[in-house]
Amino acid sequence: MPIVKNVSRAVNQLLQSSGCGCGISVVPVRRIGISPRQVASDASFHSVSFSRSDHPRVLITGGLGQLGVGLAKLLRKRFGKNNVILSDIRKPADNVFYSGPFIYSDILDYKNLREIVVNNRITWLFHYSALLSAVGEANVPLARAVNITGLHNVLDIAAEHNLRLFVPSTIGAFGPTSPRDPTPDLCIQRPRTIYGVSKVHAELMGEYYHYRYGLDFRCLRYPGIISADSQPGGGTTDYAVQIFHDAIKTGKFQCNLKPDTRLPMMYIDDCLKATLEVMEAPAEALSMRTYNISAMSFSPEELAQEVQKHVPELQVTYSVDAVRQAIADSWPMNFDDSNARRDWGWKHDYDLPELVTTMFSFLGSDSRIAQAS
Ligand SMILES: NC(=O)C1=CN([C@@H]2O[C@H](COP(=O)(O)OP(=O)(O)OC[C@H]3O[C@@H](n4cnc5c(N)ncnc54)[C@H](O)[C@@H]3O)[C@@H](O)[C@H]2O)C=CC1
Ligand SMILES: CC(=O)[C@H](N)C(=O)O
Repeated sequence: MPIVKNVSRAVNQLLQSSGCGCGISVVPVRRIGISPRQVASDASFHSVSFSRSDHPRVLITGGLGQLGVGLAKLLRKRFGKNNVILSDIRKPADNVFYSGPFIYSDILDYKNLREIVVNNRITWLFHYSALLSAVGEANVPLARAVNITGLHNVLDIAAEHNLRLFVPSTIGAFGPTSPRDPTPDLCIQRPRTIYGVSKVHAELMGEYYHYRYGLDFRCLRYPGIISADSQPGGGTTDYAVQIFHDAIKTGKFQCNLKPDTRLPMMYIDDCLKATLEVMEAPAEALSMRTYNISAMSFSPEELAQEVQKHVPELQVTYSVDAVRQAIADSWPMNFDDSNARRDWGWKHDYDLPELVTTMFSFLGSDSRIAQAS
């Protein structure tokens, strides 16, 4: 737990950072010098050698999921292959292992994570490890551990080592009492999943560490992300990826959400572009530390219609999964991302037709389309 050495100074800083205008003198938060946690390091670790440059040295946790490999690819192009380390508790596929540095890291192992950060002189951390909404409901204790305890480890290490920290949040951080169409950045957040609760916790803890310890915390609330070359990890929006695979493989798709369930969605390239942009944005441009980002919003029937333009014989049936449907019914239908657009120039590239065309060109649907015509 953080050790507060000087309570009155801390209170002054908090009051000042909340803009109370009380006329209290300010001590720069970054100079407090409080380490949120102190743990002696005793394990040996062979560090990955980095090229010497001004580039950030990056660690991605949970990097073998749907988003991490693509993020590593983008960051390696920008900062150099050896400046970006992917980590996870899973075994990487050959192509991932040989594409750049990979390290085993369980975010629940605080000392190991800290050693990786220290030995590799990490300066930016992208914290992707998580259990998503549907798998989280199926294993609440594990979701609580990974999404909340793991986040605490990451926050403390990031604050202690002065890292720039990116933690993704989600449309799932809102709940049935939030305005759903559209959902603004700042509104009531009472999610009803452990995933959502843990993400609201992450947003609040990250912002608290920012104001209290000067942690350079940056957070985007992602919509459901759609990708061709990586599989989703057990979320409510997974249907919007599966439909493409099933359309090509079998020409039949059984959707686990009702046809009119509208949710915000985004193509992975837009998601990763936004992530890099917000990390590179000058701190002065950020009027907030947690932003909604948005690209499109559609329902299963609207997606199916667009997919059928490419695979006309696709048959879609509906077999509703009660857990996923209840989750989706509590989430935003449209996301208001005007603050991201104003503050750091966020702009998406992919709407629904471009998304569908791009997915099929990646997945090589030509044979199916040819068969159909
Ligand atoms: N994919 C999506 O549609 C969205 C994703 N996000 C967020 O983006 C981040 C990345 O998402 P995805 O790649 O889709 O997730 P994913 O579920 O595909 O991957 C998560 C990764 O975390 C790893 N992991 C689990 N326990 C771990 C532990 N103890 N230590 C280290 N790693 C562990 C898993 O092995 C997995 O590779 C997550 O934080 C997620 O909440 C937010 C909104 C939408
Ligand atoms: C929107 C998300 O956070 C994720 N894809 C999920 O459905 O759980």
